[in-house]
Amino acid sequence: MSTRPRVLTLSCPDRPGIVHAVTGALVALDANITDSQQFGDPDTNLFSMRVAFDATATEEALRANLSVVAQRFGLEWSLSAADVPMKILVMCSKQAHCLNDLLFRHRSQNLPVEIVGVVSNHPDLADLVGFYGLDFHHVPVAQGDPASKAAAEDRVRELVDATGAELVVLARYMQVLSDQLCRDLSGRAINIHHSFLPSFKGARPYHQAHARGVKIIGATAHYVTADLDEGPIIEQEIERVDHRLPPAELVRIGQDVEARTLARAVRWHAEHRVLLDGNRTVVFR
Ligand SMILES: Nc1nc2c(c(=O)[nH]1)N[C@@H](CN(C=O)c1ccc(C(=O)N[C@@H](CCC(=O)O)C(=O)O)cc1)CN2
Repeated sequence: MSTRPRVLTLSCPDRPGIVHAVTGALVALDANITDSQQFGDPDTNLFSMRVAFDATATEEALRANLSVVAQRFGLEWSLSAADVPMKILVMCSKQAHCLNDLLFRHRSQNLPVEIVGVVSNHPDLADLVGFYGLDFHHVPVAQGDPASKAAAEDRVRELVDATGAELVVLARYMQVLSDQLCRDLSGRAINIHHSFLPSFKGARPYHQAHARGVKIIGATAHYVTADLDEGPIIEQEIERVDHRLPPAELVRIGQDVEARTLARAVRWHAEHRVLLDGNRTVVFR
């Protein structure tokens, strides 16, 4: 029977013996642990762990062993095959830089994902997606029309179900998702905000940054929650700027920062390296 690479992630109230029990359950099935990281949060008393391992044992046998440990320690846990790319649905509006970066990395097999479709509230990026041979779905949202927004979000739910998307990536999608859609996609929707949060939330962050005269700009990838730009942060990146740069130059410099920050966050999520800890994340890089 061939060996398969797998990843186990778990969290539970912290106490002695968790690592011993988890690794024991794996080793009992001759699993070979290739990477193991854990963290006990002293503030929340939440213990988080990620174990990468190779095993010939079946998923069923692994789940049977791990279920015993899960029962004993009250684990929230997830077992994933590490050799299967994660299905992602990308959402965008008119700006192409983050979408194009993901499409190129996907085409180059430089991201452990399968892009199962691209959704946009504008038709502008259809040709770019067509160039990469992927499905483009134009889902317009009429400004100030709640019925149009509700219909658009129902279409997004249909596409998530139809494509089997495991993650939704907001690659400069410029519509605020409803509370219900945020709940439906909780922990599986990542947004790129074009500022170094918590600075400059909301619209036009580069103009806000210019007006404030900052010397550093950045980008933040976070999980999407109903509270705009408040979701758990996965990754952030920065770039130095100075007084000579007008807002348009900050926008240009920021595009590269946004693209690489989002791609890194998507990679870490797809490799099951990001665990939630309240409104924060634990990232096992
Ligand atoms: N529920 C959430 N939805 C979205 C989030 C989020 O954090 N929670 N992030 C945004 C992205 N974003 C900033 O990163 C952002 C996008 C859009 C707006 C906004 O005010 N949009 C206007 C319409 C603008 C337009 O049509 O061009 C609006 O929706 O009325 C603010 C922040 C993605 N969604």
